Amino acid sequence: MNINDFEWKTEDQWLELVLKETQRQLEEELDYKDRFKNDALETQREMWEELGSVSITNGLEQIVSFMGFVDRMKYQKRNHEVTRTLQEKYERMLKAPYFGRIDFHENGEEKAEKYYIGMSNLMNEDYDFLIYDWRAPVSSMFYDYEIGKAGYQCAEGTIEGDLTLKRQYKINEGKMEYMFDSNLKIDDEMLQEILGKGTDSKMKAIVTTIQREQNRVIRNEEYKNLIVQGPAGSGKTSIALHRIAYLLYKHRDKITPKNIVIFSPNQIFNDYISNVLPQLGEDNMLQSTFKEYMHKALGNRFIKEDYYDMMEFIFTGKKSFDYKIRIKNIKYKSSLEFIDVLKRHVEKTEKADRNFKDIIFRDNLIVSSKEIEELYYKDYIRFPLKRRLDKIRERILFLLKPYEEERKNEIYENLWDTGSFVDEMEVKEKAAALITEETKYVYEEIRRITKFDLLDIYKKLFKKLEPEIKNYTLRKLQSNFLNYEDQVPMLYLKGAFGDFPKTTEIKYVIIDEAQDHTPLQYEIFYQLFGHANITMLGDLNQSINPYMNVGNYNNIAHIFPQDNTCIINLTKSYRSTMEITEFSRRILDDEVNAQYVERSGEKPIVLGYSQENSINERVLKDIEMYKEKGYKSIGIITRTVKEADGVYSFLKDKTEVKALTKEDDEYVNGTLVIPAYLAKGLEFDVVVVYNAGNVNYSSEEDRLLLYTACTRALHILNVYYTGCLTPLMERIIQD
Ligand SMILES: Nc1ncnc2c1ncn2[C@@H]1O[C@H](COP(=O)(O)OP(=O)(O)OP(=O)(O)O)[C@@H](O)[C@H]1O
Repeated sequence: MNINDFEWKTEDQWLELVLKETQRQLEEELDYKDRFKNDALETQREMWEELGSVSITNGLEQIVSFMGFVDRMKYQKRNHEVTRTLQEKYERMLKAPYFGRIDFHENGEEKAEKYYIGMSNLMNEDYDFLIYDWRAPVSSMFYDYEIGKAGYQCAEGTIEGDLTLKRQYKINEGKMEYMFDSNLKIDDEMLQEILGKGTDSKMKAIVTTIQREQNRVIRNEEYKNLIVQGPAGSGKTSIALHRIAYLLYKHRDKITPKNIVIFSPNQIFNDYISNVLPQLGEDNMLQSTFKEYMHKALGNRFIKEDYYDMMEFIFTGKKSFDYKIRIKNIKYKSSLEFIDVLKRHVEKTEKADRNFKDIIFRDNLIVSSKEIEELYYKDYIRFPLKRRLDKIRERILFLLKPYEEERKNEIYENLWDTGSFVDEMEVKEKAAALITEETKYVYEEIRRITKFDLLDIYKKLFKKLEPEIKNYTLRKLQSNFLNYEDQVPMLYLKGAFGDFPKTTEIKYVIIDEAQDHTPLQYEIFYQLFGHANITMLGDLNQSINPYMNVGNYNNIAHIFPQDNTCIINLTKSYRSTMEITEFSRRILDDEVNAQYVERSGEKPIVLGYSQENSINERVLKDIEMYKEKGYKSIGIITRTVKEADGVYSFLKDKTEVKALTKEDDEYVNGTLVIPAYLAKGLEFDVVVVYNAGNVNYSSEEDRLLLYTACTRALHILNVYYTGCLTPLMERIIQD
């Protein structure tokens, strides 16, 4: 819809007014900032003056005075931080104070009100809102409605009325570049422009073009737990991060970023997403990976295999002698059947006879076996095993203490009476040594009956399992090396027996790439964070590990209370051009049902070569050509680390390229060689799928990995192979 000159002028005037007000508030903040800085310097000066002459006689007084200075400095530091955050906010706003406007005629009111929507609220001195934060209740209409009937939820209830105008702005460095009225969705022009651009850095905020189905997830607080399924590029990670920003805004007096944790696939990904929240004016939440948490929780007793080493084994270990048996183990230990086995084992272990004995110290009955049984099976029954045993130990030690003290004094007196000592310290030490010796057997007994040995418990589980699983597992466990597939059940047992640290400070948990966690891992998430709100976002078609994945969301439905949990399906993809999306979807066996933004680009290229070296040469040419065309990020996606190392060796002296092959590598921009399973979640302007021959991608199990690799591309997708093309792409070629 055209905007007439009068409207343009009015809008220009509004922008000028907003910028003026922002500038005024910025200057005010800078003033405060200077004042706080000077105050802090003054406090420091005063402190040195006053404490400069420290003397022993007035020591206590000086400590009190010192503490006073420390408190003052802490206060000044806090104020300084607040002003710094506000300064950054105003500086951001001076560049682009708002991006949207809605005119809303509330039922019962005389006329429509204008609402300008931006990254943050801005009020003038009369407390009138000049700009509404995109997370404010009224702003939701910008994302949810077209012109016509509209409404929003707020503290007062549902507000209804008519949306009479919806306008979008592109303001750059404080200048209005363009504006347009959109009667339809926020799709169209602005979205096209944003998606058409190249990507040259980490992930970016999408606040100006959030789509309605995405907004439903971002603001959803109806359910405690959300499971969000969406195709590649549908914005799941973006949604997760905007949801965090929304929650931090909505509950700003109750939660801080420290109350939110996001579990993502690896550190590369954590690094890749780390700019979004700061762009939205918020500090980053806690970031972790399941592996990181698990390795910390299992401690240093074992050598623990990394997730990606297991992946590499799955993809490259076919020739190793124990490949089949290990895969069988991985499958079994990730199965629903094994969860039942584990649960039964927990029950059995808790009920097992622990052979409690009377605790006696020098003929005194400290506590009888009967009493211990009473504690174990009755009084403390509500506690999980480990906590129960800890409580029993505390109780026995408490009862033992007076006897121990009495005996220690007796020994001490006796030693003095011998007359062979002159030094009191010497007697005390000797008495302590004797009492340690005398109580040794009691402590040993206490240790025996309250012993909690996770490895032992885990080993016992296999006693009655089929020989192939049992023998392989026990052999591995003997070497003190934990395969990844054994770490997860051990962690589960640890949790089930109450040996997890408290996590109550975590109020919201986000699990990204949710398809790559097994049902057992979800049991663990629930053990850890059952009290919190959990949002899980994933794409079943991107399960990169053929054996360890969620399989189907029904497999975890029973873990989360049904009336508190909702599954939401996203339907549209945003990342890739139509051609790439169509191409990638055809790799899947499903009926092709692609919804995407209508952005057209080059058709993906599929080319066969006689040998790998020819592919390398071609890749090198591609890199130079696409760089010249202005593409900033190029991903050479291999199947394995081994393959990535090979291509990297070829390229590294010929062009500027980096290899990301370890999960804790730092994300970098530019041209990357990366295995597919590490590239998940990332995106590139240009993707080269390196050697999609029938040797590399041979079986059904590779289908989703190949799909994941192809869907990383925004604009260009080239697939090269040696030998015959993978049968997984045959359908595309035939068509
Ligand atoms: N509403 C939107 N407006 C603009 N860009 C968007 C929007 N939604 C998603 N995108 C862009 O689409 C791309 C994919 O988003 P994102 O990585 O969040 O999707 P995803 O579903 O997590 O992808 P995948 O599962 O394939 O890793 C990103 O470049 C993101 O900025």
